[in-house]
Amino acid sequence: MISVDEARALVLALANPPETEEIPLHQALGRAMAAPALARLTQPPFDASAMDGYALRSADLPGPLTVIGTAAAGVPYEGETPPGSAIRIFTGAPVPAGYDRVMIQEIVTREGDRITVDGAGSNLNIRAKGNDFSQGSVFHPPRPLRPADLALLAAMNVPRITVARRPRVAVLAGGDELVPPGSQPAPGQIVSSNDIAIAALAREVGAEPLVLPLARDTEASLRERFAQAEGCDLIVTIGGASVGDHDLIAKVSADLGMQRSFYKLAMRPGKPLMAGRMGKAAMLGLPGNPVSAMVCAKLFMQPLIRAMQGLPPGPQLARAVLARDLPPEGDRQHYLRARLAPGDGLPRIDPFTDQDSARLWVLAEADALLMRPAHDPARRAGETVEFLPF
Ligand SMILES: Nc1nc2c(c(=O)[nH]1)N[C@H]1C(S)=C(S)[C@@H](COP(=O)(O)OP(=O)(O)OC[C@H]3O[C@@H](n4cnc5c(N)ncnc54)[C@H](O)[C@@H]3O)O[C@H]1N2
Ligand code: MOO
Repeated sequence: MISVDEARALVLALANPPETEEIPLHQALGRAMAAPALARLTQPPFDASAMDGYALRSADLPGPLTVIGTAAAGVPYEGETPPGSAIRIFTGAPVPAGYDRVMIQEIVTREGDRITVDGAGSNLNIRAKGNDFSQGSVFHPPRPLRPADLALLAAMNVPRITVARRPRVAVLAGGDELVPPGSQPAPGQIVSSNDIAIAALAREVGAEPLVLPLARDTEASLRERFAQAEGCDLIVTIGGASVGDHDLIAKVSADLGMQRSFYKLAMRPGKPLMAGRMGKAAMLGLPGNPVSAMVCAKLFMQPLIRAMQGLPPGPQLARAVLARDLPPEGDRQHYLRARLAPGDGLPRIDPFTDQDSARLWVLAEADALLMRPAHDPARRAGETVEFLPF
């Protein structure tokens, strides 16, 4: 069996370079930029007042000065600025050439057109032209776009951007025991939960999931579902990955021409994961146990989807202090569902005592996956360990 790191490299190698599309800025939240954006103007485009008050010359202080005009945001003052003069100015207005500071109105006394300044203060209260960015400045963050990025792009006067097309991900869950949520399970049946979770994990990192109807445990049913996944960039099957008589994914995908990168890895949960290529699409075969499926999706599917958009794949391990003693690990890298709590410096991490890979309630209450390498020796409370946050 290969290691988690080897498997991860093989999965990431399945990512083709992203296809791109141009979209309006208001649709760009969470998208990955596929080309740099260049600022079309300088910001601020002029020396701008940062306060409501009076623009004047420092050399003329403390006055008295004569108020000879007004400037407001969007309405510049166009006149002369002789020595001994000032203008009334409001936040966002251009500061006329000749004046070098703005005094806030709270420290100015005005009688008619005459002002005197009662205090000094060191602030010039002027935002210099270009102090935010200049025309031609290049913006291309290596992460999904956030609201602040959209604000910056808008201020750069860039109304449309080039992004990676969302990867289309087919989610193929199956098993004779499964019925959709909301139906009445017959004896021996359970409600399918994996497909909704895996689709959500795909959407979380920018993919467009296509959840296929539940497959039956027959080759014909699986073939039909694979045909429905035609045109997707990634096919994610869930269940049927193990060694039982009804575990048909390996056989059917091989019959359909899957070029396998690997099958099974030294990881817990998630040992029966498989990965490869089916035609132009990448394929991941996740194990059916719900926790195993989600842990594999977090560790392999989400990085692959990010890589398909040209983004750094993640996830990044963080460090925490162990809250209790743990026994030595076996021969598989182990991801334990755990709770996080604030600590002195690093957070404290406390793994649940029950790590059964079918318990969704525990997974829903977990904040993190505590990662323990294969053959990790016994650990004591207080030691530093690594985890993946949810
Ligand atoms: N003899 C062995 N048996 C098993 C091994 C093994 O090495 N030798 N590995 C175990 C491990 S580890 C895992 S993980 C599971 C994976 O099995 P499959 O991928 O074949 O998954 P299924 O058998 O189809 O299902 C397992 C379990 O999960 C439930 N399930 C499946 N799909 C869904 C769904 N969409 N929503 C909710 N629950 C689902 C299914 O009912 C089963 O209970 O194999 C072990 N066995
Ligand atoms: O991989 Mo199984 O995922 O250990 O439950």
